[in-house]
Amino acid sequence: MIIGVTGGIASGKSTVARAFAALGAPWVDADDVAREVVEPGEPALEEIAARYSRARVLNDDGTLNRRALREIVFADPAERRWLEAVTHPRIRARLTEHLARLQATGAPYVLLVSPLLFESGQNEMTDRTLVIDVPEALQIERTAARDDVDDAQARAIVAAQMPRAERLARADDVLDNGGSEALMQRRVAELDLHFRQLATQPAADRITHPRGAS
Ligand SMILES: CC(C)(COP(=O)(O)OP(=O)(O)OC[C@H]1O[C@@H](n2cnc3c(N)ncnc32)[C@H](O)[C@@H]1O)[C@@H](O)C(=O)NCCC(=O)NCCS
Ligand SMILES: Nc1ncnc2c1ncn2[C@@H]1O[C@H](COP(=O)(O)OP(=O)(O)OP(=O)(O)O)[C@@H](O)[C@H]1O
Repeated sequence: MIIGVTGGIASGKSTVARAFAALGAPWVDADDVAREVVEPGEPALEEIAARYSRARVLNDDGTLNRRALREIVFADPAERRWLEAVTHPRIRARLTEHLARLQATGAPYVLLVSPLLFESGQNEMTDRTLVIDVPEALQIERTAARDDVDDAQARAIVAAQMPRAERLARADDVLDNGGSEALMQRRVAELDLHFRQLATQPAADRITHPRGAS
């Protein structure tokens, strides 16, 4: 059983995934895979360098200047869509490979953690979805505290993602991460039992949103 875990920037997906991993659930993070597809030598990096010029978006050692590209794509939705068209098909193909490897471990369920699970259609690869929910103000506060981004850029990133209400409407399960980490861990333990129980049932009974449905 594949559980898609999503939520906006700094909602706590990685923190929640680590809590599931401590209980035995393996996971793959789409943000990590997004980094793999733009490593030096990858065709996506060549396409990015050709569009914006090497001097503008590559570091001296040939790696992607992530900050420069972030500033370009969150200032202009057309550029963001271009970058997504270049990267998302490649991210998806690699996620499929990673998930197959995780499932081969025999774990009762595995996690696909992705900020753009619904936006990019990656939910089609999952059996159920879990949304990590926090108020927008807290997302912006946690983004600014963690990353080297200012308040305006944090807001631009939130605006480029699915609105909170829409994401919640599409969730099979929700984890409210507006409280302490201890509360989050308690909720993860409950969900772990729920997923383990669902994994013992016939596939048709445990899938709320069948693969392929939007
Ligand atoms: C623009 C890039 C270079 C910025 O890199 P940076 O190191 O600053 O951020 P990082 O990759 O760690 O992403 C941080 C967060 O930004 C948000 N984010 C990233 N890409 C997008 C996007 N296309 N749309 C909306 N939000 C996004 C996510 O919440 C993500 O967790 C990078 O995010 C990127 O290559 N994005 C395109 C690929 C993509 O869509 N990745 C998301 C996972 S599928
Ligand atoms: N319940 C919580 N209480 C306090 N801080 C938290 C809680 N959950 C997460 N955080 C903190 O919020 C920040 C964002 O969490 P995390 O990195 O897990 O989010 P994310 O959704 O994976 O982010 P992104 O997708 O943007 O990389 C981190 O600094 C983390 O330590």
